[in-house]
Amino acid sequence: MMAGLRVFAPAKINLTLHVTGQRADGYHLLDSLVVFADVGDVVQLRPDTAWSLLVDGPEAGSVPPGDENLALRVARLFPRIASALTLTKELPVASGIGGGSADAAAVWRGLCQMAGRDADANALLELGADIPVCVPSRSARMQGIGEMVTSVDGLPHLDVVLANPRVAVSTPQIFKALTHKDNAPMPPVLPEFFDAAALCNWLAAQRNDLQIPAEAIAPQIAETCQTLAALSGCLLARMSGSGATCFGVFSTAEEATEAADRLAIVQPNWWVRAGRLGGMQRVAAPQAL
Ligand SMILES: C[C@@](CO)(OP(=O)(O)O)[C@H](O)COP(=O)(O)OP(=O)(O)OC[C@H]1O[C@@H](n2ccc(N)nc2=O)[C@H](O)[C@@H]1O
Ligand SMILES: Nc1ncnc2c1ncn2[C@@H]1O[C@H](COP(=O)(O)OP(=O)(O)O)[C@@H](O)[C@H]1O
Repeated sequence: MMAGLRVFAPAKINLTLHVTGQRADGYHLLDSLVVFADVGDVVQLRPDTAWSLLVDGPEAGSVPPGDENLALRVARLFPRIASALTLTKELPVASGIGGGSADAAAVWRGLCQMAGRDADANALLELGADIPVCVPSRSARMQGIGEMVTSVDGLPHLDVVLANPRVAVSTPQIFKALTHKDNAPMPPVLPEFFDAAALCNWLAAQRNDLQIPAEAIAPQIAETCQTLAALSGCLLARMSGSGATCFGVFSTAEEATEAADRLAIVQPNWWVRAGRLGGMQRVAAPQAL
């Protein structure tokens, strides 16, 4: 019998998040350039006679431990493969970087591998609009309410600092606070980018439409972005998803690491990580335990 699988659940970062409309059911139409980080949670699945979930790691305290946990909800879609799940939580909860969706997608990748089937994400949209893009965990353009996922190849990787001022933000509350729902999408065809600086130049003319409403509800977000932008070498700072996590892009991994170290000293209560966005395809694949 196999010992089980270890699956990395990378943080999801919305480099752009254009809200282009609203459906009759209230869900918003999005046009978002999404990338994945080498920072994330880890899920371990071990075959067992019944489903169970143990949560550990530095961010375990705020994670729902029972059936409302997205990892367990996805696991229950496979009634014939019971597993003991261990979720090592590194990502702050309710922070705009898809923690719950990333965990759910990681469990799905693992169980699909155990069952010998393709990790097709269509069944998961109703559990979370962000889950389909997290299943492949590859750079993608996400449209519709999250169900249209188109791979984006050839993006330069980005060395970043991720910073969360430790304010949990409610996604529905931020969408509700957005006053203009019909904002412009990204261009139909995305340009090609020679390097990180070229990508940042282009990103600077794009938007996260949820950032202004999120900053009105949680002013710490504006402070976080301003603090990142003021760090030496920062090319661009923006909020991810519905917040409150923000990312700052740097030219090199060394600059990002130095900036993260400086930020962690001046803001010891913030969650701060240096990392790399893009190029996560192999890391997100399940590994045998
Ligand atoms: C905003 C985004 C951008 O990637 O990221 P996060 O901030 O959650 O990381 C996502 O669209 C969030 O996806 P997810 O967190 O899975 O959302 P869901 O659980 O499906 O929906 C939570 C609530 O958000 C609102 N919602 C979500 C997605 C969407 N396209 N339109 C919406 O209006 C709805 O009010 C919904 O009831
Ligand atoms: N595995 C999980 N990890 C984190 N949050 C989860 C998980 N499962 C369910 N949740 C719930 O999902 C909500 C949104 O959390 P999360 O997915 O981290 O944020 P976001 O949607 O902002 O990226 C939380 O308030 C939490 O109650």
